[in-house]
Amino acid sequence: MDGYRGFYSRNTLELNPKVVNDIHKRGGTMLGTSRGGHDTAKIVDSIQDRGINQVYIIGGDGTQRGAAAIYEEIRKRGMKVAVVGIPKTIDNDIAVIDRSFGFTTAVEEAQRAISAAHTEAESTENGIGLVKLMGRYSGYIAMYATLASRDVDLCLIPEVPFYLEGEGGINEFVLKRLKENGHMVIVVAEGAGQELLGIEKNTSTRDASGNQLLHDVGLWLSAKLKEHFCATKGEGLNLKYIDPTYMIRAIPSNGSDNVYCTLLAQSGIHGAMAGYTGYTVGPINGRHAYIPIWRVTEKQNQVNIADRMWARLLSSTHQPAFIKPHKDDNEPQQRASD
Ligand SMILES: Nc1ncnc2c1ncn2[C@@H]1O[C@H](COP(=O)(O)OP(=O)(O)O)[C@@H](O)[C@H]1O
Ligand SMILES: O=P(O)(O)OC[C@H]1O[C@](O)(COP(=O)(O)O)[C@@H](O)[C@@H]1O
Repeated sequence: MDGYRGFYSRNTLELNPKVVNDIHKRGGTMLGTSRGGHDTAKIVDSIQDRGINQVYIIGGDGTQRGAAAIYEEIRKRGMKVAVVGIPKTIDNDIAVIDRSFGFTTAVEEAQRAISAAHTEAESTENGIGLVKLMGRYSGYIAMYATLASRDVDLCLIPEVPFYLEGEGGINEFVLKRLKENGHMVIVVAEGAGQELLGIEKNTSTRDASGNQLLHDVGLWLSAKLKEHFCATKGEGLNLKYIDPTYMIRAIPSNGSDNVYCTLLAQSGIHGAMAGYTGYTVGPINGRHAYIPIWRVTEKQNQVNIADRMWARLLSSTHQPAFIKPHKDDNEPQQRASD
């Protein structure tokens, strides 16, 4: 129970069909969760002491890295224990697999927040609905929720650096969109633009798992837009900021994720019973596969902005690409012979 520290604090819960009968109808986790607390030696000691021979580890990319460390230690000690990773995170940032469990549920629920933002925005003059969605390093939820809703005018994700001022910046775009439509909807992933908020990679404070602690980009952006609008137009913006992040993560999974979860569970167990170990289960191009854990931890899944999905998003929102014009772009090109 309660993540990795549960192994050695011996916080256990017996699971049987009666106990798990309707857990798919509940949000959150009946097993509890925690950040940090990974002590490989203590975890493997506990597995050894208790004679456990199959370990199923459920979580995101950090959890999978922890599973890889446990697998290595078990291998070193020559123990006959199967270690299996189950990919669960709403962020969809686990590499190699098609998607992680929880992602489609999050995208679906995010629609409700975006719809609310749209309703609020179109009800007032110069109305902006700003929605923050989860995604520390990956903007998948923001990108898919934007594409699904089609109410969004601007989507900001960690993979795309952006800027506020000047040609092609956010301020210019917002003023233009408000002039054209009278209202707009902005979606921002929590990890977007952190460098503008003073978060420096590798120097900022971290949580117990080693993840960077982020500043609230939604609050920051709200303040910046209001400031700019007031300075330029001399009037206020009707900006409504919605932060549904924990409400989205806490809801029960949708039907598609429920079926997916069953497949992950069955596939995970079949592999262990067949004698495999050190793998994460998940679909690759629709086929359920056993993937060496190290393959899913060697990099993180991020939105590829050269891919067609991001191009689709740009054509749906018409937002700027945030490519700053070069200072000397207007100067005549020097000829090769000069
Ligand atoms: N490189 C690593 N080695 C061992 N354990 C790790 C590693 N990275 C993360 N963990 C552990 O995995 C757990 C979950 O990681 P975290 O980043 O909080 O969440 P997520 O699994 O959603 O990415 C934490 O207990 C953390 O200490
Ligand atoms: O505030 P907490 O509990 O640390 O969670 C916030 C983090 O959870 C995440 O959504 C990841 O959650 P999951 O991996 O559980 O889906 C990150 O995007 C976000 O930064």
